[in-house]
Formats: sequence, structure tokens, C-alpha cells
Amino acid sequence: MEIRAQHRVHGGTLTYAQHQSAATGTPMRLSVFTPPGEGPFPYLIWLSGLTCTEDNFTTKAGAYGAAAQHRVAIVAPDTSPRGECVADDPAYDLGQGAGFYIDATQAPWTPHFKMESYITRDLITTVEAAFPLAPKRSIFGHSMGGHGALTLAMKYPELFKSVSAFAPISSPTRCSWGEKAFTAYLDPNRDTWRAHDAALLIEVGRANSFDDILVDQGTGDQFLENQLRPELLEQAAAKAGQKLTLRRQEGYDHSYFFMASFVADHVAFHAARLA
Ligand SMILES: N[C@@H](CCC(=O)N[C@@H](CSC=O)C(=O)NCC(=O)O)C(=O)O
Repeated sequence: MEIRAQHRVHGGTLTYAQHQSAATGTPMRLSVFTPPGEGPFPYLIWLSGLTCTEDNFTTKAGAYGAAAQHRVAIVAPDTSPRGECVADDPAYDLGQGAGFYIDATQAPWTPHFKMESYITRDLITTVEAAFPLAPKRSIFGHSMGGHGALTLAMKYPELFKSVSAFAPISSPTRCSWGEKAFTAYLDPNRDTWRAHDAALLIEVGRANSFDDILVDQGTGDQFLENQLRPELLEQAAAKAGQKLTLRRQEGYDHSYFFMASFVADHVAFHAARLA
């Protein structure tokens, strides 16, 4: 783990770092906030959205006061592998900055776009060895990262105590962001896509180890109707008898101002389940 910068914040320590990932075959950047004291601390993994790096949440979400108060750490990784030898696309919603938290099986993405394995293996192993973190984690995220948090929690319930999301892509098989990414990264047989779709996973009961799922969605979000479609999460949860608390927040948009307004509620939601 190479430390790139450290800052004191809310009595704790914010570290920007980089490490080599076996899954992506590239260096991966991240930030880690640890609260005041010695630890080991339970922690939250935050997954960001399209176009983001490890820096968007770190500088804009304003989460560290609540994290210090609840004595939880927060780990925020980058959203994809990066570099000159890594495949990319000129569009903002594919390639670097748009890893979708899945393992690609199609050329030219296969060698490096392994974000599911990166988050669930390399990231967890590395941060728990390098920082005072307990092996007790939860996961949350925004938009593409909300999709990542929901799907990784349901695919790996043994790794995560709880899950929440801000304005998640609810059903990537039923929106253009998701269809574009899955067409590029995954097998053309759309049946294989179902394993990476949050609403479809909830519908078949894959969230049943979670007592509740917290989702905040702004009603002024420019992506609400075409991409995010939170009603699909609600319908799936109702079918499966899964508790899902979907809060429609009047007038909030898709920006980090929305996250900053409600992130303390998400930190408290997870801290109660990590205690
Ligand atoms: N046209 C915009 C679209 C990118 C955007 O809105 N990204 C969101 C996440 S969208 C879903 O995953 C974001 O978090 N942006 C970063 C930020 O700091 O707000 C563009 O090209 O930027």
C-alpha cells in the first residue's frame, strides 16, 4: 500500500492510497477515513457513480463527521481500473470511470475490468491488512455505485452486514446505462445479465439476510425516470416480502449535494447494524 496523502479531519485521519490489484492487474486508488482512536473499527465501503474517482465522495459527501461520531471507518475506491494499457471508450458511461462493479467477460474489457473481484477480494484484504479495520463491513453507494452496493451485498451476503444506496440504478437490464454496459462487458445472452440486476435479485429473495435496505431518491433527479427507476426496487421487494425503505426526497437532484444532505442517516443505519 503506497500512501499518497494524509489529512486530519473530524479528529480522525483521511488517507489517500494506491495498491496493486491482482484482479484488475493495475494499481487501484482509494481513500480511507479512520475515526479518532486506535480501532479496530468496523467500516463502510462506498461505491461511487459514473465519471467518479476515489475523490468525489471523499471531498463532496461530508460523511466524516458522522463516521467519527459513530466510530466507523469509510473506504472509498475508484470506479474502474485506469491507465494507458487499459481499454477505454470516449463516452462517459463506458470504460474508465464506468466499471459497473462487475467482472467483464468480453474483449477488450476482460483483462482489467474485474471490479466485482476487486471490491470483494483485493480491496477488502488490502485495507484490513493496512489500516486498523475490523472484519465487519457494510456497503453503500450512489447511482452506478448504488447498483454495485445492492448487487454485491446480495451476491456476497457473508461479507456485508447491511446495504444502502442513494439514487441507485435499480435494474440495469431495463435502462440504457445498464444495457450499454452489460452489452459491452457481459455475454450477449441476456439471461446471464439477471445475476447482476438489483431488482431481479431482490425479487428472487437474494436480499433476505438484510433486515432492511435503505434507499434515498431525490424527486428532482434528472436521471430518475429514464435510468434509475426506483419503483422497480419497490415492486421487487413487495413480491419477495423484503423490507425496503425507499425515501423520496422532495426536490433533490443527482448531485453530491443530495448525498451530503442525507449521508449521516446512512452512516447511522449501518453503524446500528455493525455494533
Ligand atoms: N453528464 C454527466 C454525467 C455523470 C454523472 O452525473 N455522474 C454522477 C454519477 S451518475 C451514475 O452513476 C456523479 O456522481 N458525478 C460526479 C460528481 O461529483 O457529481 C457528466 O459527464 O459528468
